[in-house]
Amino acid sequence: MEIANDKSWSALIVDDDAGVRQSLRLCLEAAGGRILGVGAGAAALEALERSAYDLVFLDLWLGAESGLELLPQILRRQPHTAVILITAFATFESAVQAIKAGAVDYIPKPFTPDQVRLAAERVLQARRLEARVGELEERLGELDAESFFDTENPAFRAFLQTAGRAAASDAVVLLRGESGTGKNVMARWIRDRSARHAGAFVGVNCPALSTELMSSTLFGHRKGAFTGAVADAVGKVQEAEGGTLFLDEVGDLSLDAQARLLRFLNDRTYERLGEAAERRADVRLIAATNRPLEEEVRAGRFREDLFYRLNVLSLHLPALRERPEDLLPLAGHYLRFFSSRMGRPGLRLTPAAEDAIASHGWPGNLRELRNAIERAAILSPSQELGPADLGLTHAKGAPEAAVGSLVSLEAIEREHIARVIPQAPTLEAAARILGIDATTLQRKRKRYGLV
Ligand SMILES: Nc1ncnc2c1ncn2[C@@H]1O[C@H](COP(=O)(O)OP(=O)(O)OP(=O)(O)O)[C@@H](O)[C@H]1O
Repeated sequence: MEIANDKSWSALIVDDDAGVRQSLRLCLEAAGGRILGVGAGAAALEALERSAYDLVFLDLWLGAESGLELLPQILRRQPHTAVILITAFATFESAVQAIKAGAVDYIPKPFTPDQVRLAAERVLQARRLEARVGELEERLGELDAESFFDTENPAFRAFLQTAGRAAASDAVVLLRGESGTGKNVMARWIRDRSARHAGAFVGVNCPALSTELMSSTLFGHRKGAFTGAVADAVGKVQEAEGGTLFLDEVGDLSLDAQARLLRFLNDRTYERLGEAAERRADVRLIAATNRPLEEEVRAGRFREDLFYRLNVLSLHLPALRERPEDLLPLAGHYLRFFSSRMGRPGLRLTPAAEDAIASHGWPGNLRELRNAIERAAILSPSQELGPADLGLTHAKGAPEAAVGSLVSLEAIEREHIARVIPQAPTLEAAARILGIDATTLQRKRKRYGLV
């Protein structure tokens, strides 16, 4: 059992029967807990004053005392402890009363070791999940802390103003802009400023879905709708009910998914694959693309009617090279962010690094700048980050990265990938030549700003 290896939890046993205390202690110690047993209410409260317990096993009848009366006093001292009642008179009423009074569970007397361990494990498992959720929330907060919207650039300022107005409406928004300009970040920004800010935000990365599974991923399916549909499945549209659905790289949707999306945008109805029943969903759509959708329409890969439906509120994120006045403030922001995250206060850019940042073209946009600063903050042994730490020594007019020259392996990899791609007929073929799979190539292209 999992808790058998977890030495980091503790339980207090409150029972007037020494035999019961002993057998509970044996079960719980075998499961890895640190255990204290007491025989009366006063001793229990004293123990709780002294140290914190994850669990309290509390007898419902402690001789003349009532466990139910003791329960609120326990919770007042340690609101986060989980109380499990032990009762010889396990009636439905006493169980209801116990749960109402704040116990999380109860076990009957006589109990088996498994009943005790299972009750403890349930609580500890829930605790671990709570802790994990807390951690994730903290990381989400960090993501917010990473974002930076201060700008001195007129184009980006105008963009933010329009995005703010778009956020307040419930209309479909199409975010356009080169890879790495922040379309994902802006989709959340819009959601956070919309009436749906407390609702779900469901993101779908369209290129990551296989063509066959695209419609079912978005709209769900019934068991047996196709080979491999072994159970009913809810689609992303339903997951986003009451909230926002974000379709990243909407140009990659299959034609079937495009037809279904168009109908959904027109009347908010859809069907799951393999099901006749019409469903309705209350979902706001934000879509993004870094490709010229007009060309996809001309090539017959993207429906014209869907394009017009999506293009009503189309917002174009400027490339980083079009925001020269924001380069150094952004670099400073990332530097502060990563210095604090890595516990390296006082990291600075040298004047040469600032010049290199200002003169580099940043084809990978914010992603490239962010990654350059993160890498430098991790790797530089010095507090002063120079152009080489940022990988910018060979940026402008300098000799290209060549095998054997004094550059990082990454610089060589970037250069190699950049040269192989135009020579291969397709990206898949380029991936084969490079000996990596297509998804890895996609990731590396993004990372190196080669998209
Ligand atoms: N406003 C911002 N402030 C700070 N960092 C940002 C901001 N916007 C984006 N970034 C950073 O830039 C990187 C790319 O952002 P994002 O994924 O939103 O770009 P994108 O345009 O959606 O890219 P792609 O088209 O490749 O999916 C991320 O690491 C993100 O943290």
